[in-house]
Order: sequence, then structure tokens, then C-alpha cells
Amino acid sequence: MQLILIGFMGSGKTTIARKIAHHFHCDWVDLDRYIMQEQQMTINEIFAEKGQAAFRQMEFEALQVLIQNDGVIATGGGVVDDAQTRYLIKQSHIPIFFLNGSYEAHWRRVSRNDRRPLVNQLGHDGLRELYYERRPKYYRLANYTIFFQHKTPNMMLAEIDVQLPRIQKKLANKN
Ligand SMILES: Nc1ncnc2c1ncn2[C@@H]1O[C@H](COP(=O)(O)OP(=O)(O)O)[C@@H](O)[C@H]1O
Ligand SMILES: O=C(O)C1=C[C@@H](OP(=O)(O)O)[C@@H](O)[C@H](O)C1
Ligand SMILES: [Mg+2]
Repeated sequence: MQLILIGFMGSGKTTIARKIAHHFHCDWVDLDRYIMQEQQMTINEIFAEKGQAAFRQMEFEALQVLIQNDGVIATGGGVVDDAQTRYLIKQSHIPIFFLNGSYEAHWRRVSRNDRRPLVNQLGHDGLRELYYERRPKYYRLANYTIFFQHKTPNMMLAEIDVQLPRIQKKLANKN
């Protein structure tokens, strides 16, 4: 079982990935956590000391490895900003689910803590610009979009469970 979750910061990728893996009895990995372990640094430290461009390259290199393995991948919200990473994800033929909601719904969730450097840097209005800039990229990349508002993680899992076989079939025909 392979599956990739994409979406803006706070859309629930990390939370839902764990749920999906539990349901399908498979592994899951969070791209941020994988990179933090590799680098032995927090995401805030990587942005501050190495910069955002270096972090995007780390995401690309980590994904090159992770898409070879079975399981669910929770990506970071910025993977769509890098063309080579978008291409890598698309050509993997792994089902891609986009977790989507209104900007304010994301903001309510991400403004609760300071673990995300771009939230601290851009603030409410700057982050909204980034949200609208990225949203079409998520839509284009995804095989299916789930609207997360007013849904529990279990409801989202049920939606994925229903949609997945059709998407797997479609992608298998492309291989
Ligand atoms: N379906 C949901 N309903 C309510 N809260 C959620 C849901 N999914 C995620 N959350 C909460 O939203 C916050 C951001 O979730 P997270 O999984 O870290 O998002 P992402 O990895 O996409 O940035 C967390 O506090 C999480 O507990
Ligand atoms: O959207 C982004 O550029 C980022 C999203 C974060 O992951 P989440 O989407 O899991 O919050 C994390 O990779 C980093 O703070 C940058
Ligand atoms: Mg996350």
C-alpha cells in the first residue's frame, strides 16, 4: 500500500497519515520528521541556519528514497513549490490525496504553535498569499481532493478508503 498526502500547513497530513497506516496495517512516514532525524535539527533550525532552498532540496532527496518504500507519506506543505519535487511525486504513480480547506481553517490550526518557520515569518496575511499561490498546484498534482472542514480524522479515512481502489486501478494502467 502506497499513498501520498499533500496540502497546506495545518491541513492534517501528519495526523491523517498515522490513521491511514493504522487502518491498512502499513508503515507511515512524516517528511518533516524524517528530515529532522537525518539532519539532527528542528525545522526552525534548518530554515534559520541553512535556508529554505536547502530545505526544499532535502525534501526532494528524502522523497527520492521514501517513494521506494511501502507505506503512507505525509509531505510538508511546501513540496509543491519545487518543480523537481512535483515531478518526482507525479511520476511515482503513487495515489496522491490533497487535504483541502479554507485559509482561515488552516490558520486556526497553525497559529497555535511556533514549530513552522513560515507561519512565524509571514504572519496571517503573508501566509494567506502563499496559500492562494500554492492551492492550484495541489489541485493539479492530486488524484483526489478531500475537504477537511467539519470532518473527523475517521471521516477522512473513510473517504480515502472508498476512493483508493479506483485511483489505484487508474494509476496501475499507466505503469
Ligand atoms: N480532522 C481533524 N479535525 C480536527 N483537528 C485536526 C484534524 N486533522 C488535524 N487536526 C489538528 O490540526 C493541527 C495540524 O495538523 P497536522 O497533522 O500537523 O497538519 P499538517 O501536517 O498538514 O501541517 C494539529 O493540531 C492536529 O491535531
Ligand atoms: O508549507 C511549508 O513550506 C512547510 C510546511 C511544514 O510542514 P506541514 O505542512 O506538515 O506543516 C514544514 O515542512 C515546514 O515548516 C515548511
Ligand atoms: Mg505535518
